[in-house]
Amino acid sequence: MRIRFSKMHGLGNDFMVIDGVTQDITLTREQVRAWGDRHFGVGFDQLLLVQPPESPDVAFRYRIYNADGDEVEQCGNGARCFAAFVRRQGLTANSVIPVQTSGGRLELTVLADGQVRVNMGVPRLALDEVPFRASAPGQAGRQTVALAGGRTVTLTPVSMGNPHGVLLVDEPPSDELLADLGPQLEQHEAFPARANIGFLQVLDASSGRLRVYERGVGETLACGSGACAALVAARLHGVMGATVTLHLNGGDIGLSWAGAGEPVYMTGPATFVYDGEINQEA
Ligand SMILES: N[C@@H](CCC[C@H](N)C(=O)O)C(=O)O
Repeated sequence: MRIRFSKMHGLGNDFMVIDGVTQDITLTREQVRAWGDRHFGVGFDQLLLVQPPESPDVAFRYRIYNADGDEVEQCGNGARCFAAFVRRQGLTANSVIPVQTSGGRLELTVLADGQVRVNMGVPRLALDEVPFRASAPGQAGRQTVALAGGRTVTLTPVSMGNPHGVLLVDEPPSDELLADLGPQLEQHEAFPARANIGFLQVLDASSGRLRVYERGVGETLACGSGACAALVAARLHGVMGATVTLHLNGGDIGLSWAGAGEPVYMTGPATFVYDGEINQEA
């Protein structure tokens, strides 16, 4: 069987997007890994599978798979691409699209300029909701994690539906820093479900530079949920205002968060690259 898909990206975070509304799709972990391979497959950070809704309060369900084949709860850049995809496919003409992910319900608004604004939901900070296992009592938003060789780092655990650990750094996050701390923290026992690890340099109250080492992928050019988690962490530390622009290696993303109990809003582009077809067995 041939499967139709689109290749898309949100600020360089790239996706294989499959219409599972008009096609009958069953995916295996091996299938996702094979298609995700950048040499032998299509190559992507995440695969997005669009499905019919399971409840009447949403228009679609969309599932997210990391390149390592694991299904995950949330993907901010993917949410924007999902919205652009369902409109391009003619699956909806609406510009406000409620959708269910395993991380919760999202609401997406396609703006006049084609950018997509996403209500990413209310961040969860309770450690058991991230989930994060503290080895020592920490202050709100600041947890110490012990690394090999007796080193420690301080980070902020945040759930945006998926788990994040955010480190505030003084210098532009370097390749060496990402290579050293990214893999260690992504797999650290403090994060029993593993985590996406963000490195945020605050430039001023309304801007910062962010790099994210993603769970199940490695560093990506942009991470939407990671950008939301970074704003939440920065605000908990009192170093950023409510509305910010974060500079990612793939481009800039706009974010706002009014504070505890409020949802985070993210605005950015969704870019179509090409349509393709692939054998189910490939
Ligand atoms: N790139 C994404 C996040 C994708 C999922 C993440 N790697 C996880 O495992 O939680 C985004 O834009 O949010």
